[in-house]
Order: sequence, then structure tokens, then C-alpha cells
Amino acid sequence: METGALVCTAALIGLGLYWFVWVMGSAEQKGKRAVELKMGSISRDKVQDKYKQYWSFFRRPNEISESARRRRSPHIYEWGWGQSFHFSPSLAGRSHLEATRIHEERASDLIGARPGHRILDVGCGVGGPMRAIAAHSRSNVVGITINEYQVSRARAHNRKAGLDSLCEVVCGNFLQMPFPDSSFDGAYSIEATCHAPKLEDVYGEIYRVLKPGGLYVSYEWVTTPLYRPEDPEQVEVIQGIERGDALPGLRRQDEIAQIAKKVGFEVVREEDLARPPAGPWWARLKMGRLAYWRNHLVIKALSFLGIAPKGVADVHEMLFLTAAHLSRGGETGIFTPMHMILCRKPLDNAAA
Ligand SMILES: C=C(CC[C@@H](C)[C@H]1CC[C@H]2C3=CC[C@H]4[C@H](C)[C@@H](O)CC[C@]4(C)[C@H]3CC[C@]12C)C(C)C
Ligand SMILES: C[S@@+](CC[C@H](N)C(=O)[O-])C[C@H]1O[C@@H](n2cnc3c(N)ncnc32)[C@H](O)[C@@H]1O
Repeated sequence: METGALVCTAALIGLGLYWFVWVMGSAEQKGKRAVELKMGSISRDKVQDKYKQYWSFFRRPNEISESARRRRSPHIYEWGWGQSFHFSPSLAGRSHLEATRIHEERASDLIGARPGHRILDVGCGVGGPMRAIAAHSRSNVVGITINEYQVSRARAHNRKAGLDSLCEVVCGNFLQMPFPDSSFDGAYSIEATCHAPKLEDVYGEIYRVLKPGGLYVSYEWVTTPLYRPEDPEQVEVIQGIERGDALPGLRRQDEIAQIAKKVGFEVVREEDLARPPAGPWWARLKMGRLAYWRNHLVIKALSFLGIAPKGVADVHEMLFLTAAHLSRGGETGIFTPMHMILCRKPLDNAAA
């Protein structure tokens, strides 16, 4: 390349990086530097290995190690999406942040969280929902996540938001929770229990730690009755979602209540919150198409310059593809990430 062209290219990359890293900041925290971009709790030199391990998981799902599962959630989510790792119906005249908060407060209202209550957040991520619910209900929220990096992020965000007296975060497996029986007044899970290989295992644990009479609400990722497993195009979409989001396999909508009942819950209400008149939850993914390309180019440049760890660009590309599968699943109505189920642990009859 000629010297002039080289200088121009370098200047363009430099300007682009400056604009993105210092001017744009993250989805939720303007001014945060993209150079802080790292892959959850994975050290920078291991990102590429973990990316390969991630794909091999789909060939040998039973062999994935505990440490690999702990490290699956990438920091790209927080950087590109915000502190709440879930979808919400879009609302006319409201920002994504507002729509997200409203979707979270709805869960809090459904379980009747109030001051003095001890509420469990199953699979709490970096705590976006936990802070919204604690602030809205003034209840004490205890979150559990298997990802150590998320625990430290969630605790830091709680302190920063001045909510650390109401919010507590525990590192642990929601299939074997370190809590005594009947120790919570209510519980919720937002787009997290889809990670459990067997839903009855996590629902059984939630049932155990809830007090009799306590309510539990979950927003589940499921295929809808519109899904036709004999249609190869639809299968490609559903498998793309499962692969891209490291899921053990999506459940059918009609399986959820059966499983809840099987572990002992009474099912109070069930509703797909994505159905009209709800606005499309996937709109946010579609609207960001330009932004994906911008992020992609910057990540490529950061990797090339050695600022971002190797493998981030691969993860980003995989997420880009996943976003297309998710949007398609939403548009065709064969998939929903917000099948709401509200359950109650029956009152202890023996004690009555
Ligand atoms: C509930 C889960 C996570 C759901 C979502 C929070 C994430 C699913 C797909 C993710 C993303 C896709 C595209 C990325 C984009 C290419 C990048 O430039 C910026 C980040 C994305 C928008 C990213 C953000 C998080 C998701 C929407 C699963 C794990 C059960
Ligand atoms: C998509 S994120 C949703 C996070 C959060 N509910 C939110 O909406 O921001 C899924 C969460 O489930 C957690 N998770 C997955 N498997 C888990 C397990 N076996 N035990 C505890 N947490 C788990 C992940 O670490 C992550 O925090």
C-alpha cells in the first residue's frame, strides 16, 4: 500500500476508535470505554479457546465442564445491550430502557413484592431487573447467578445505584441453591431458567426455597404452537437460537405449566406477553443492524490492534447471526422469550 493510503487508513481507524470508545460508550453507561471490553470472567488469552469450546458443546453437550458453564456469558451483552439481559415488548413513545423497566416491574407486581419481603431473583445476570424491582417494591432482593464475573459486576452496580442495602448477590447454581427451605416470600426468573437442562430441577429448587403461599413468576423462552418441527426453515431458526444462546433445547409453551404442576406448584396464570397488542420485542434487535456493523468493525479493529482479546470478533459475529434467528423467530411467531407463568406454592395443609 502507498504511504498516503496507509496514513489515511490509520487516521480513519484512529478516528473511528476515538468516536466509538470515548464518545459512544456502552448501551447503558455513556462514557464507559470499550477498551474495558472483555469476555465475562474469561481471561483475555482464553477467549478464542472458550469460543471453540462453546461450539464443541453442541457436539458433546454432556461433556461441558462446570468452569465452561460458569464463563459462558460474555461482557458484550452489557456493553451492547445494557444491564438487563432480556427482551421486553416495545412500547410506543417509550425508550428501550423504559420498556425494559416496565417489563421488570410487571414481574414484581405479579408476585406482590412489597417492603419487608425477601424476594429471589433466579439467574440474576448483572442485576438490571433486581435493581428495578428493589427500587419499585422496596423489597429485599437476593439474586443468584453461576457466573462469578456477573456477581462482581452486579455488586458494583448495586453500590453505585445506592441499592446495596436492598440487593444481595450470591454466586451459585440454581439447580442446587445455597438457601434453606421456605426462606423466600416470592421469586422470579427472567429469561434464565431456559438454561436448565431439566426445567423440573430448577422449578423444584424454587418450590423448595419458597414459603408456602409464596408466588413465583417466570418469563420463559419457548416455541409457540405455531412452530412446525417438520418445516426445515423453522427448524433452522429454532436451532440457530439454541446454538447462539447456548441453550440445552427450547421447550414447548404447553410443557411449562405441566412441569410447574409436577413439582407441586398451583398455576395461577399463564400468558405469552409477546402477543398483540404488545409491540414487537425483536424490534430492538432489528433497529440495531447498522450498529452491529459499526460494533463489528470496531471490534475487528480493536482485536487487530491487540486491545480486545482474540476471539471477541468471532463471538460478536456469532451474536450477530443469533440476533437474525431471534428476529425471525419473533416475526414468524414461532418463538417467544416471554411466556409468563405465575405459580403459587400451596399453603401447608398439614399445618392448617
Ligand atoms: C436471555 C438470553 C440473552 C438474551 C439477550 C440479552 C441477548 C441475545 C442475543 C444478544 C445480542 C445479539 C446481537 C449483539 C450485537 C451483534 C452486538 O453488536 C451488540 C450486542 C448484541 C445486541 C447482543 C446483546 C445481548 C443479546 C440481545 C439468553 C442467553 C438465554
Ligand atoms: C440471559 S441471562 C438473564 C439475566 C437476568 N435475569 C436479566 O434479565 O438480566 C441468564 C442468567 O442465568 C444465569 N444462569 C444460567 N445457568 C445458571 C445456573 N445453572 N445457575 C445459576 N445461574 C445460571 C446466567 O449466569 C445469567 O445470569
